[in-house]
Amino acid sequence: MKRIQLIPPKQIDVTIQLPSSKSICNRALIINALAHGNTQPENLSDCDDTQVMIRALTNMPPTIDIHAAGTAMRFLTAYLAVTEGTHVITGTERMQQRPIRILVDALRSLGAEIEYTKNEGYPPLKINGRQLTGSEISLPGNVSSQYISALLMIAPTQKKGLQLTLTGDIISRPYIDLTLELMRQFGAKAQWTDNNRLKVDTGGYQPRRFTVESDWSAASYWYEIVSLSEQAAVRLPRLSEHSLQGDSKVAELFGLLGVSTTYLSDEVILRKEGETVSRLEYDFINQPDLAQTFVVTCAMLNVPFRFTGLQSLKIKETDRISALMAEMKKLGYVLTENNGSELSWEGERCEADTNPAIDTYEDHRMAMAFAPAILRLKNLRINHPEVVSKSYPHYWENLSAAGFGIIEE
Ligand SMILES: O=C(O)C1=C[C@@H](OP(=O)(O)O)[C@@H](O)[C@H](O)C1
Ligand SMILES: C=C(OP(=O)(O)O)C(=O)O
Repeated sequence: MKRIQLIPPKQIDVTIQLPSSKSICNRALIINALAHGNTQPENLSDCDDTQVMIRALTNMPPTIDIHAAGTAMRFLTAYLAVTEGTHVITGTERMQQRPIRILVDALRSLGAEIEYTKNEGYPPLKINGRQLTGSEISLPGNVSSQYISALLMIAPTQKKGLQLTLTGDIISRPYIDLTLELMRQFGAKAQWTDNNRLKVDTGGYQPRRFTVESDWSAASYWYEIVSLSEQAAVRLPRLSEHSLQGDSKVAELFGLLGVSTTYLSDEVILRKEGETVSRLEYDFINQPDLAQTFVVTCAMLNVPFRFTGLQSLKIKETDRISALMAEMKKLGYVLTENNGSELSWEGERCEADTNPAIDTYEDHRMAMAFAPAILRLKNLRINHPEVVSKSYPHYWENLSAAGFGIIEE
């Protein structure tokens, strides 16, 4: 089994080129394809999730394998439903366990032709593309915002546009806002008309030049590193304060954990300064991808926490709630789960493994969130470190540039 051992740096003073945001890349690619743009968006990520999207849209093979990319699976399902031709879309074993029924039902009720080729409710799907006939539907907004983004993005190309009503508590709302904003930047008319209603006018997209900004979710691991260091400065180019990404909230949250953020014209500087709160409570409903970063950081800082709004974590790359509980236990921390939507830690400890090896469950964020813990531990190993390629292929090289030792076992 591939595994690495980590050694902490003595001090950190480094500039890191983060990957560009896969959420923005994958939206820009779909919208650009629908706009019949003849140039690609610029600064596309070389991460797996974006590369599968580029390959699918460039080659459009009869069977499209999007590996582990949730956005690619959901966005391409809608795209293929309105694009001429018959395609099968599939992914990894885990992708075949991530639900897609809500999106398929919504597309079918708008007139799309989609069949399940294996298990009802899950990929793979066989899709026969056509113009949609319907334009008004209601669907749950409390399972994955990616279904909603997928529907919104195809809507300007359909004769009647689209009106959506979302039921239940809406999760990951900033990702819906990101979709609407990018659609508007490509000339579409798309907006919220109420707290739970969305409207997109027909009229297509206008192609334009577009450059993707760096990934704020990836920045969270550098915030974690600074927070767990005695002294550190990290410069992150191509990030801005007024980002479209909801995960830019990480800057404010880490302000509570001893990290300051300085915004320059096209980069941010993180420094270790300021106090750490004695307890942290936060609702991650709008930033689910940050949950792992904060669980590991708070435990390592000995800051008890209660994190809510985690209901979507069970259907991500792995069941992140169980994975966090199991791996934190190896480090000697006993977390409590409540309702499948909350994780808390009130200081309860158990005996830690003497030489802990963190399992990563094919989840990039398990590897990236746990690695910085070496700054507070005697030793730490990460199993299957290659999982980071899903969103941040150069993570280990970047850690090494910051002075971390990375020994392959
Ligand atoms: O639209 C997007 O780009 C994403 C939406 C979120 O998923 P959910 O809406 O399923 O929570 C997030 O977790 C994922 O990493 C990216
Ligand atoms: C949940 C994630 O990705 P996706 O759902 O797009 O596979 C993630 O990157 O944390």
